[in-house]
Amino acid sequence: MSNILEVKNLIKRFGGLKATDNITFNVVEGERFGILGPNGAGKTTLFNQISGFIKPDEGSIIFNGENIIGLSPEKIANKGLVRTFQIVKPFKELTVYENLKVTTLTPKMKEEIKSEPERRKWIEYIADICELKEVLNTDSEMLPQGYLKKLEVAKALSVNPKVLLLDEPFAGLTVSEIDPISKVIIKANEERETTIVLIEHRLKEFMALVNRIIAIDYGEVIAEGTPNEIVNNAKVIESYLGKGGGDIVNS
Ligand SMILES: Nc1ncnc2c1ncn2[C@@H]1O[C@H](COP(=O)(O)OP(=O)(O)OP(=O)(O)O)[C@@H](O)[C@H]1O
Repeated sequence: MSNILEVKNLIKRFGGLKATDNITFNVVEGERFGILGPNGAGKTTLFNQISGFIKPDEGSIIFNGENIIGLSPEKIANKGLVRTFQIVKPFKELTVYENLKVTTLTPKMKEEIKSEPERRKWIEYIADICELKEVLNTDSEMLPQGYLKKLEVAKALSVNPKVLLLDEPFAGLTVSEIDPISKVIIKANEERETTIVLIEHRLKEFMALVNRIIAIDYGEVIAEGTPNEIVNNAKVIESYLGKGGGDIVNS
């Protein structure tokens, strides 16, 4: 499998602070890749650069063989690299179906979906993957948080991305709500072959979900490896314990 995303020497400065400091990593097509780090490590700043919301000061980001630095978030999404946000933002007054319809009206999906019956079939298929079929006609403002998170993933998946950047999909969820969203992410990865890049603070669930991880601290990559290698890495343990993050293995 080839690299679908190549991030090289990425630097973003805020005044005197380097929020990302020479970050380099590759994501292989089809994997579930995790980005780990304590609060303020630079994870969101990294996502914001990859998805085009902020421009790096230095470095390169190659997506699917093309340098995407300087492109708008919309252009990047239309190329197949889509992100979700920690705070979910559905169109509250619209049903789940209508929310998914809105996202399928982007230029990319206008090319991929040629008719209304095709659109309905596609939305129902995405709702099926995301376990939202029984609430397709429910107003999204009526949905509990766990369903809203699934809707956020469904909206992103409905534009048929190659890579999905998920920013803390478990944030604000109870333990019983995490398992269903985890399953949806695995299904999206396995059934749609969508490459997943995930930031998450709920470590136990995060470790179970991803195949490979980079750990960052103070904007720098401090370790790279499998979940097992990462939880046993001295630098990672120190970065968590040093910030009162507690036991990385059991948290
Ligand atoms: N727009 C900004 N202006 C100035 N400083 C910023 C800005 N955005 C982020 N920072 C700083 O950059 C550093 C990295 O922040 P970032 O939000 O990327 O960390 P994070 O790892 O996502 O943290 P968290 O896990 O708490 O979301 C922090 O010190 C933060 O205060």
